[in-house]
Amino acid sequence: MNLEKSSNAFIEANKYIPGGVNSPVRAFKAVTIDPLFISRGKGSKIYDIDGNEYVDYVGSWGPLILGHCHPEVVKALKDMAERGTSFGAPTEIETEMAKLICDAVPSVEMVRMVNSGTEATMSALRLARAYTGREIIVKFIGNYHGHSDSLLVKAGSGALTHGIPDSPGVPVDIVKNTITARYNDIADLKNIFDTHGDNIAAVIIEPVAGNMGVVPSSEEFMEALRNITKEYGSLLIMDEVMTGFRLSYHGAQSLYKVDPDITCFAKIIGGGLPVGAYGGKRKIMENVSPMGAVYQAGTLSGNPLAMAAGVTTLRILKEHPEIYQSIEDKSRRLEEGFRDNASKLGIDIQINRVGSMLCLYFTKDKVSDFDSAVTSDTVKFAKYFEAMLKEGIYLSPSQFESIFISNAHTDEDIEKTITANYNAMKTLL
Ligand SMILES: Cc1ncc(COP(=O)(O)O)c(C=O)c1O
Ligand SMILES: NCC(=O)CCC(=O)O
Repeated sequence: MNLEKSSNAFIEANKYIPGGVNSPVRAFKAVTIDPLFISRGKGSKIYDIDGNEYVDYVGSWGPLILGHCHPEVVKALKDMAERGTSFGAPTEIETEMAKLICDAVPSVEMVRMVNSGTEATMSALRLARAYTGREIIVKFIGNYHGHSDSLLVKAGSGALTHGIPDSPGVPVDIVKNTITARYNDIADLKNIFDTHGDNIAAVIIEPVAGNMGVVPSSEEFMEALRNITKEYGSLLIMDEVMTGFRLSYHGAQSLYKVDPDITCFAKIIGGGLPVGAYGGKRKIMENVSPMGAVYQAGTLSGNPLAMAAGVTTLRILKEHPEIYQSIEDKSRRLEEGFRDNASKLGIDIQINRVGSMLCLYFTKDKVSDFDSAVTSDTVKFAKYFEAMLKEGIYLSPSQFESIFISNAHTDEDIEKTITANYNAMKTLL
């Protein structure tokens, strides 16, 4: 595999961009090779600037549930670009987007568009604090909600991969109001509420955590969380940035049958363009400016291009509910194939999978929280990642990320991936 052009491009990028990338996880720091520079994508495939083809399981870290360059998404973007790219004034397509989200997710009665998942969760916290008149936020260890100050505490994703759980530059005065709790641990949650309950504005959770690999919350845990937040008058913020419109058209909250106060979205609702959103109960959302006093704004929020890609993606998902069964089937086939391979080769692995989110850990321990996730052998993962790449399979370049199956993955891609997985795991023996 020739990666010369990518390596040179990385050297050049490093001269002008910190670490050569515009988001740390792209730098491949947890694996042994330089990042690939991508020139284009189509369907389930991406192509690097050296001309190599890969089956892509990153999908831009989740948004591309329909694959790269879906013809209807591309057409919607072209049509909108002809009319203008940004007005800083209301457009009808923003209402269409808001209606699609509110119709799909019953707990969301009003929604505000922003530009990223980070903005969505950051704004949701401000709203929760204003609404309750309280300051403390509870987050779970290993959950990642973007890089805002209050939430960059014991976070997953790149913050975990790069070994920087708490970033310098985050004021102590701000994070003193963030309490971290153990995921899937009801007793820990109860203890925290016993001590701080009356001052807790909100608990924020990834219902299926996708930033320490893939770790679903248990149904009992989710139920306990909803009950205790209600009991103490704290809000429940569901971070569905990754799970929203992926695990179901109605969100992970529909699978858990839980009714959160605020939900955060991003990724899929932007169809591959920069978007985020936060929404929830009308009585809460009415506090957002200019209706209420909680200030939050954005020059490019509700951007027409982003709305065009997002609305088209959501419409396709709504009109074709069979997509969810199809990605579930492909994902299950991958899981079964990987398990068969590991047992044939006698390698200890754990696979956590919910719908089209999947993670293979190199550990014999069941993975149900942060502590068990980090038992995985990351040196093995790095070797596995490189071997898969040589087989033409592009995975998330870290043990602590999900892979994403899209509707563009073909049966042939899945079979190729299972064979590649066998060959790659064999190199670990
Ligand atoms: C669950 C979750 N919340 C929030 C974010 C932050 O979103 P963004 O990267 O768009 O700021 C991410 C991913 O980045 C995420 O996976
Ligand atoms: N799980 C990680 C992400 O979803 C975010 C990607 C990024 O930070 O670039």
